[in-house]
Amino acid sequence: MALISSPSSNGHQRYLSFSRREREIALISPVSLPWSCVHQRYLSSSSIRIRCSNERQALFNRISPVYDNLNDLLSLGQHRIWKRMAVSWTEAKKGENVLDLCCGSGDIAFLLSQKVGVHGKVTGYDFSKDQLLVAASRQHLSLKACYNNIVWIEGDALDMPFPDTSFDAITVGYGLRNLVDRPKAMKEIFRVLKPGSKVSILDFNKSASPFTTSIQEWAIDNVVVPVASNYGLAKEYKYLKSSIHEFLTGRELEKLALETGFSHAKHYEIGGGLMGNLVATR
Ligand SMILES: C/C(=C\Cc1cc(O)c2ccccc2c1O)CCC[C@H](C)CCC[C@H](C)CCCC(C)C
Ligand SMILES: C[S@@+](CC[C@H](N)C(=O)[O-])C[C@H]1O[C@@H](n2cnc3c(N)ncnc32)[C@H](O)[C@@H]1O
Repeated sequence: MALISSPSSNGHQRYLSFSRREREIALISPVSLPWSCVHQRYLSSSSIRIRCSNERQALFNRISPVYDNLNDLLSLGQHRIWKRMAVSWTEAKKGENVLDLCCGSGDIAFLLSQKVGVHGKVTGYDFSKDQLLVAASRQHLSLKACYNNIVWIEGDALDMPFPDTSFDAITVGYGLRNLVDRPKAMKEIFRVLKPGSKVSILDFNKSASPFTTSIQEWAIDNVVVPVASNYGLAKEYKYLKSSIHEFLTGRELEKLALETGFSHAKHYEIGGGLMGNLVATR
């Protein structure tokens, strides 16, 4: 198993892929990618909110040591059910070639690995090296033979190093909301997805219900952030609330998918409306 940086320059994208049999963590010397940095600083009542991919990259590097444990604790393990639902909606099959975009520590990539089996291939793709190192070490420590079908590649979701129509299915778990240019991300997803195949995009739900929104915000303010502050990560988890506020509703996500060129798009509210999953077919 290998961790690979994807040097990319416009028009001449290439990436290296190691043999899937390798189990050691191989870190190719990274080429600094030209991260787009949409730098808008503005003061809110409680914090400075910064929208910049470089700073989001740093945020996910910082939280990587505790990310998995806090997800389990703060969702009482429910996030694992939501991720299984997201993978199920891809309709990925044995032997297929699938992408977990914004894979982080690999939760969904590992689920996809079991779905496509030893003859399939899973690409876990993320721009956080520290998240990918957690994913690769989890793979290394696991005894599941199918996990040999996963390769981890470092790169920007807005400029992926994969040829057109590469993948039979794509998952994006809690990634789209964190991307600074969502239309561009959807165009990239459309480009690398095979015709007739599905992308399954799991994230927090920007609910139309004031009641659901108040529950979501209360939980973040009064449980999530205080727990995160014990790890010195209050600012990082405070970002959750503003990012959900600035996200798209289910209807808006369906509209974005159809405008991108997807033939069908449907957003499902799950977790009592706290979470949502968009399923779009190319
Ligand atoms: C897996 C989950 C969130 C992943 C995640 C996504 C982000 O964009 C982040 C940004 C910054 C820091 C952390 C994250 C991040 O962890 C969802 C579950 C974990 C949540 C942290 C907890 C959410 C609590 C719900 C609002 C209420 C749950 C009620 C009930 C226990 C199900
Ligand atoms: C909340 S984590 C989700 C991780 C995993 N999918 C899960 O469900 O737990 C969001 C991930 O998106 C990645 N990410 C954010 N912006 C990105 C970008 N422009 N390109 C690649 N990865 C990005 C972050 O590094 C982080 O690992």
